[in-house]
Amino acid sequence: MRPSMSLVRSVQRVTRRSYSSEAVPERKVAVLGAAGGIGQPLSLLMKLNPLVSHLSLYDIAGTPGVAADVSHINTRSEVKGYAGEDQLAQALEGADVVIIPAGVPRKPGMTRDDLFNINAGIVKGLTAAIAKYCPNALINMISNPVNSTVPIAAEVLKKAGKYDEKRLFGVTTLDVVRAKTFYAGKANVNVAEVNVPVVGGHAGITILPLFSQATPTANLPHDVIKALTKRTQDGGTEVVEAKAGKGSATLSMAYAGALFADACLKGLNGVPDVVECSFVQSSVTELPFFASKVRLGRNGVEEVLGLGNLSDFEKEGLESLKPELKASIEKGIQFANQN
Ligand SMILES: NC(=O)C1=CN([C@@H]2O[C@H](COP(=O)(O)OP(=O)(O)OC[C@H]3O[C@@H](n4cnc5c(N)ncnc54)[C@H](O)[C@@H]3O)[C@@H](O)[C@H]2O)C=CC1
Ligand SMILES: O=C([O-])CC(=O)C(=O)O
Repeated sequence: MRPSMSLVRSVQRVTRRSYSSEAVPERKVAVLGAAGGIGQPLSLLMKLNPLVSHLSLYDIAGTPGVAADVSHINTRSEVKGYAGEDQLAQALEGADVVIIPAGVPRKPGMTRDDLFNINAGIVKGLTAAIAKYCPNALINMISNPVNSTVPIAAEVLKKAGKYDEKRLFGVTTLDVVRAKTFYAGKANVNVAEVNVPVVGGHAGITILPLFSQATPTANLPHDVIKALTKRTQDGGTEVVEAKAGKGSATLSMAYAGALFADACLKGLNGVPDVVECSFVQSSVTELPFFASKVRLGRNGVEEVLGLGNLSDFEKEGLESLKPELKASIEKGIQFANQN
C-alpha cells in the first residue's frame, strides 16, 4: 500500500529526463468525464504517468480543449480528445483502464445517494459502451454513489455477457488518502510512511477506517480514534461544505484516482505485491460488494484480502454499516435490471 511514493518518484523521473518507451508496454487509459472538476486534474496526472502510452479524454463536451492543453506536456503519452456520444466508441477502443469520473457532484445538504437519479443513468450508459468497445478494460468507478454505481456497472456487464468481477473497481482511494493524512496529524508521524486500510463502502458510516491496523503504530486514545474515524467518514462532506455549492472534492480525488489507476497499470504490467483498498465483488462479508485490501495483477483483482483483526469499535462499525451498504447495493442492482 505505498503507491503514493512510487507515483511521486515516477513523476519526478519523468520530469528529470526523457522517458524510454521500450521499458514498459503500451497502455491506453481512457478518462470518461475528462472535462469535469475531477476529470481535468486527473487527465493532467495521467499525462504525467510514464506507464501510459495513449491517453483518451472523453466527455459530452469540452474535451478537445482539455486534450490540446494536456497534450503539450512533454511526457510519453499521446493524447486524444473525444466529445459527444458518437465519439465514445473511438475513445474506448483498445483501452486497458477506463476511469469514470462522469456525473454530477454533491452540493451542501445532499447525500451521495441524492446523486443516484442522475448518475445511475450516466454510469449505465457508459458501462454499456465499455461492454461493447473495450470489455477487457479495468474499470475504475469514481462516480457517486459508488456503493450503487459499481453494482449497476456489474449488472450492465452481466447483461452484455461481459462481466468479469476481477475487472471492476469502485475507487475508494480518497478515503485511504484522508485516513493517512488525518492519522499522521494526530499521531505525529511522517505522513509519507503511514498506512491505514479503509474498508466497507464509500458513503458516511459505510466508510470504515481501520486505525487499529495503522502503521507506524501510535497508541492513540479511544476518543482520538473515534474523532479520526468520524472525520474520515465525513471527509467528503467537509469539502462539499467548504466549497459552498461549487462541488465536491476534485483535486484530492484526482490525486487519489491517479494513484489507483497507477496501481492498476502496475498490476497489469506484472509488478508484484501491488495492494490497494477498493470496493469490489467480495466474499469477505455476506455483502456481494465490499471495500477491502485487494492484490492487483495482470488480470485485475488477483486476491481480495480479508479484514484482519478488528478492534471492538471497528467490529461495531462493521455491523452498523452493513444495512446501509446492503440497501445501496440492492438499489443499484434493481435500477440496472428495471431500466
Ligand atoms: N469516489 C470518490 O471518492 C469521489 C467521487 N466523486 C464523484 O465524481 C463525480 C464527478 O465529480 P466532479 O468531477 O466534481 O463533477 P463535474 O460536474 O465537475 O464533472 C463531471 C463531468 O462529467 C461529465 N459528464 C456528464 N455526463 C456524462 C456522460 N454521459 N459521459 C461523459 N461525461 C459526462 C460532465 O460533462 C462533466 O464534465 C461525482 O459523481 C462525484 O460525486 C467525487 C469525489 C470523490
Ligand atoms: O463527498 C462527495 O460527494 C464526494 C466524495 O465522494 C468524496 O469527497 O469522498
